[in-house]
Amino acid sequence: MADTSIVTVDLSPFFNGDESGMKDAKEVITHACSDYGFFQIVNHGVPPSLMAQTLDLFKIFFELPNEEKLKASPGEGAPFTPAGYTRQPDYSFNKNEYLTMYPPASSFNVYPDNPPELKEVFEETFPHLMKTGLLVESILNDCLGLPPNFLKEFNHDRSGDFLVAFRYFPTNDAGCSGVSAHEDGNFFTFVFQDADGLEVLKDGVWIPVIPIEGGLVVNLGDVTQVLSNNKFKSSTHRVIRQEVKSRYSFAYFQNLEGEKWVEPLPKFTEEIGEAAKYRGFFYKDFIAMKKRIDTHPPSDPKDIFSVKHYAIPT
Ligand SMILES: O=C(O)CCC(=O)C(=O)O
Ligand SMILES: [Fe+2]
Repeated sequence: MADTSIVTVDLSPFFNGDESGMKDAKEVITHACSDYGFFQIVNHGVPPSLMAQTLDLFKIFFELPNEEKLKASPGEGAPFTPAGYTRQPDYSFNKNEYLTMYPPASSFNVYPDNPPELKEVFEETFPHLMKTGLLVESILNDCLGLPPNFLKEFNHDRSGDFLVAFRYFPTNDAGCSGVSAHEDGNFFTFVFQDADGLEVLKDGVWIPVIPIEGGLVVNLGDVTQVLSNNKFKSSTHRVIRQEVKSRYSFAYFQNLEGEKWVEPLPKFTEEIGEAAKYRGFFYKDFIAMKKRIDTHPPSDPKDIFSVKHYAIPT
């Protein structure tokens, strides 16, 4: 049987200037992005001990009594998604709670008072994730054959990036959803996980994304898929809850500025004689539709808003 597991790529060549190592890594990443839209990275620049410490502090926070967690309820003013602590409403099919934090300087961040080290450790971790995000962005830029720094210039505003810490509640029904099948709407996402549960859909089969020591999962979002006119995939994925114990993870979302217009780039359409597979849209409008799930959850996961809304039938 073909090996369908998600590949792991060592990014150390990008730190030590090993040209042939960089070339090999880009080749593997190009295949992973075309086939799965998912890969894992190690030696990526974010210290593994810091990631583990950050996750441990989120665990401590989520285990606090509800009234304590609710003190970090969202305030006003954040773009895309409110900053602070939110628990999914009981009627949601997604059984999780989460804490959202924008870059450390953001005025609308709402930090829990407990555990007291959480803010400081988050402030140390976030810039590492952002830096590795810029590295992955530049690698994707090269893998797509775009002019140097194209994505960096296109997506120059880092103020809307955020980190979300998740707790998925335990279940006795192994099939129960933590996050139902969805695609991420952003540029790309890093996930730090220390337990099974994340799965990616490939040719109708759910493939587990197994946690690896010190690794980060990279999954491409809809913006990358649309810009590349489907050359790179934004794969459907989900989180299955664990029996008996909670699952914890955190994810860094590299987003796009809301006013940006997103449409397939000429390099993947007119320049190669291919029709655009999507109509263009403003990023903020797309995200607003996707976020309606939080305030107006559809009764059936099949009704979740997706980028297919903008697809041009062939
Ligand atoms: O928690 C995870 O492992 C993934 C979460 C996820 O897919 C998301 O928030 O978009
Ligand atoms: Fe996701």
